[in-house]
Amino acid sequence: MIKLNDEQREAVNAEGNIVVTACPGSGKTRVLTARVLRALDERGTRQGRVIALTYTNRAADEILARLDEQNIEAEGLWTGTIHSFALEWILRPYAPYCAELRHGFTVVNEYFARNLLTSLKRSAGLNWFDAVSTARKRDGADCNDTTVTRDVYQAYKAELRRLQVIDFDDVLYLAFRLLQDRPEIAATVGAITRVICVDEVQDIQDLQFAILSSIYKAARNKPALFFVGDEHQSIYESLGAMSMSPQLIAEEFDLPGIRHLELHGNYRSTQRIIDLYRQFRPTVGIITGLSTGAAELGHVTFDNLTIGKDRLAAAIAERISAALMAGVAAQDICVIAPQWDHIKPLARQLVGLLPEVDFDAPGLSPLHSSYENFWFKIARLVLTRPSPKRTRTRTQWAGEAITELRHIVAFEPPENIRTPRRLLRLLNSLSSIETDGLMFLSDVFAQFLRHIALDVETCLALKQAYEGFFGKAEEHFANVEERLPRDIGSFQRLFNHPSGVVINSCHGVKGEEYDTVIAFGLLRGYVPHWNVIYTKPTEVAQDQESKLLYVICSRAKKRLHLIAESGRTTRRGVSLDTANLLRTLRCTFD
Ligand SMILES: Nc1ncnc2c1ncn2[C@@H]1O[C@H](COP(=O)(O)OP(=O)(O)OP(=O)(O)O)[C@@H](O)[C@H]1O
Repeated sequence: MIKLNDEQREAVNAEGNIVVTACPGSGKTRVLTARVLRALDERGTRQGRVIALTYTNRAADEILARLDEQNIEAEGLWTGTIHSFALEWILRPYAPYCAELRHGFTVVNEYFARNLLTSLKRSAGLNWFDAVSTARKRDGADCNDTTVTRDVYQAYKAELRRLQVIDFDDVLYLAFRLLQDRPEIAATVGAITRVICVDEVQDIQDLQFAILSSIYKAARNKPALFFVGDEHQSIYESLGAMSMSPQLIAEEFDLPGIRHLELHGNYRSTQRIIDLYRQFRPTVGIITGLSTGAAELGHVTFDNLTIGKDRLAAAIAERISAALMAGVAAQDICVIAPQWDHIKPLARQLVGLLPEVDFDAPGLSPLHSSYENFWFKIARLVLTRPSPKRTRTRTQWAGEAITELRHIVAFEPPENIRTPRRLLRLLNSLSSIETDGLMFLSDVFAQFLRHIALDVETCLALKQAYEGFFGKAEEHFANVEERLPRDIGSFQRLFNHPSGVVINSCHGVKGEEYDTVIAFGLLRGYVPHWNVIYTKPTEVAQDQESKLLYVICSRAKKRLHLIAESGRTTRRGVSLDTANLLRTLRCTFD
């Protein structure tokens, strides 16, 4: 059983369509997980799947882990990001109805797409901070408002078409179009859906809402809607998120209204940290710390232009070491970068400075950039050991791999892997004496193919995925200046949840919590990004800044280290200054 307070219990037990809004750490994700459990408990009374949509794959894994902890059978639950949902429930099964997908398709990985866009921007004479949106509107039009950004967008899409790949924005648009063009698809998906839960609803983009509402409207037996979110944490607005009020959500789903409930208090942070971040969003009002450690002082520091950018990694390493010395577990420490581009360089430096510490950063894993690749799905099953705690997670992963085989590769799984349980049994039995991680995987994949009597040479989609998987991993090792371990033990650690000190962007750790948070790059131009400062009205830029700082600081339970390093400059050599709101922050720092 998940422990709930009265407000939380009311939200979980409420009937009908519900929107729950509340401040950080008030238990929104806990309530969503409990609502999923309730729906799974009620599965006898109504057929259909429970869908729990999260913003990141990490958050989806977290829900599965929480169910594993509770020893709850996740049969009947599907959880993942809305992109994975659109892929798995709409694009893969119904690709033959879509001209762009009919002949097979591959989803491009995020790194490749970002790099491609950056190089096209450069060729068009744009700065790295100029925003080019790759998103599409409901009618298929792009979201750029100048000729030059639109040209870059078109060149980017043309290159994707040439490579016969689609990006995540195409995934949403094509899924939405399929639902529009073929209402029977929306009705079929709606008919097998019993409850739709959405975490972080404030960051849902317009097309994502459109997909969900199309399914809802087409369903004869309406699924129950359960949304949780916090408008003060809507940090994706500049990327197209809607931050919809309950009223607007009701309109989108054609409902006369939707019941709105609120939660109060914070179970995560010390009162000292809460009082610090509340200053960024004064309209939030008082937030009372409810955790047992709320009265502790913890540790709160702010290095305002006192650390030079060249000493930044060393200073962060010192703070990580201090937290580890104080007994904090590595996975309970998080370094937050202001933007995605800052993660990789810092992660590499930290790996060099603290060789005995494990790190968990997007750019560090040689495998994670292939998240949607079939072989990634097999690799994570091979690299995680069967244990009762992970059964549900691994069963869902196995199900995804089978779906992928069936729909993308158009290969009907043979008897020995027809169900997730059988696939797991087969993969659990495979091993290799290879000690190099990639050689190990290649050996195990070969055994797997033999067991299912499939020749990869005869199946183009599978072959491309295979080459992409190993090609990207090798490329990753070749690009990294510091030597990253490639032994099989290090590969296995990548999938052991939780593993090491997390390094990610503010967007990547949304919804998460850590004992210790070390946030750097808190400078005007990074928080918010230059493109917001230059292209949006001042009040919008200020609002973005306050939300980013609010989200960053509210991840911390006890220790919060804020760093505005000196020595960062614009391309023209102008020094970056501390983010505006940090300059007026009232707090006694250690
Ligand atoms: N009733 C409760 N009793 C004890 N702990 C709780 C309770 N409710 C929530 N918590 C704990 O408080 C922490 C924050 O909860 P949760 O992550 O669900 O908050 P949230 O509202 O989703 O936060 P955010 O908006 O930052 O994503 C978690 O560690 C959770 O387990």
